[in-house]
Amino acid sequence: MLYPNNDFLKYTLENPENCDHNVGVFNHFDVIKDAPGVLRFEPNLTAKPVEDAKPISLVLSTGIHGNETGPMELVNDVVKDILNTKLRLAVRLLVIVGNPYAALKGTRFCDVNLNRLFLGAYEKYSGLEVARAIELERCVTQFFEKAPQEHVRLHYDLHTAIRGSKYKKFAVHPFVSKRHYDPSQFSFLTACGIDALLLSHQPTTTFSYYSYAMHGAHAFTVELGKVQPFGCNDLSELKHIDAGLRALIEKACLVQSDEKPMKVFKIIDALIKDSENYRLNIDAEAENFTLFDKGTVLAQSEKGMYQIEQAGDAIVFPNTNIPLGQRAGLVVREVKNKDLFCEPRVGA
Ligand SMILES: O=C(O)CCC(=O)N[C@@H](CCC(=O)O)C(=O)O
Ligand SMILES: [Zn+2]
Repeated sequence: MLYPNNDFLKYTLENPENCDHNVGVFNHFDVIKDAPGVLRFEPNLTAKPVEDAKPISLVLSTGIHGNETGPMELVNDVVKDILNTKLRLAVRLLVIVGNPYAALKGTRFCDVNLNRLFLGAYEKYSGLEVARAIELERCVTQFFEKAPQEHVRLHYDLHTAIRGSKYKKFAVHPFVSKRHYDPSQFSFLTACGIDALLLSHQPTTTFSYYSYAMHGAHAFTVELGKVQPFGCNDLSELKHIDAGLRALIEKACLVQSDEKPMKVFKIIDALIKDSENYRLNIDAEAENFTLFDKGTVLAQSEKGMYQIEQAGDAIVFPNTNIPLGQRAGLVVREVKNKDLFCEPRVGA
C-alpha cells in the first residue's frame, strides 16, 4: 500500500515535504509519486477506448489555495477508489494537492498567492509558494510531455470561492484569441453541475492558464461552492462533478448535457488594486455575480475610479485584501451561449 488506508490527502498533510518517489504497481496501472502532493497514474492503455473516445491525459489539481478544502476531499475519495481498485482507470491522470503548507494552516496561502505565480510570474515574487509553482509547472510539463501526441490534454483546477455566489458553481475559461470554444467542454461542465462560465479577456498567470498556454490543454479554473474548513464540506453538493470526473476517469469520455445550459459571461475588465486606499463600493457580504446599475462607481482610489458601463454588469471575486497591482475583482457581462458557436471559426 502506498499510503495508510490509501489516504493520499492525509499522508500529504502529514508529510508535506517528503516524497519517496515510490512507484506502486497494480494490475492495470502504475502509480508514481512525482513530488509531495503529486501523484501520477499511468494505466496500461492497450485496451480499446469506449466507442470512438480519444485517449486522455487528465490533470486534476486541488488546494492551490490551502483553505479550499472541498475539492481536496472530493478528489481524495476518487484517488482512494482508484487505489482500492474500485474505480477503473482509462486515462492517464495527474492528481495534485497544490499547497499542503497553507492547507495545514487553513489559509489561502503562506507567503504569496500561488495562483498568480505561473508562466514565470514567480520570478517577481519570493516566499514558499515560489518553489511550489516551479515544482508544479515541472510536474505538469513532464506529465503532458510524456503523453502520446494523440492524447487530448485536460486540466481542471478545482477551487472554492471566498464569498457566496448567485451561481454556486462556476468556471473560468482561459483567454483564447480566436474564440475557439469547444462545445463539448461547455456541455461537460454543464453535466458536472457548473452553473456559469466566465470567458477570460486576457492571458493570466494562473495554473489552469499555464496548462492551456504551454500544453494546449482544455484547462479551466472550477469554483465548487464556498470555502469551508476540512470536514465541513457537504460533498453531496458536488455529486454531479464527482460523477462527471469518475466517468471521465473510467470511460475516457466527457459526459454531455445541455439540460439547463450554463449561463455564460464574458469578462469585461479586471479591477486592479492601484493604491493602498483602493476600495470597492459593495456590501461586505455581497455575493459573486452581484449586478449593478449603469454609472455605479464600483471602485475608487486616489488614482481614479471604475464606473459600471452597462446595467447588469456584475462583479466576481471581489477582494481588496491583496497586494498592490493584483486583481481586486472581475467585471463580467452575460452573453448568449448560442452566439459563441455560430460564427465561423477564424483559421479553423
Ligand atoms: O473567491 C475568490 O475571491 C477567489 C477564488 C479563487 O481562488 N479563484 C481563482 C480564480 C482563478 C482564475 O481566474 O482562473 C483565483 O483567484 O486564483
Ligand atoms: Zn482558489
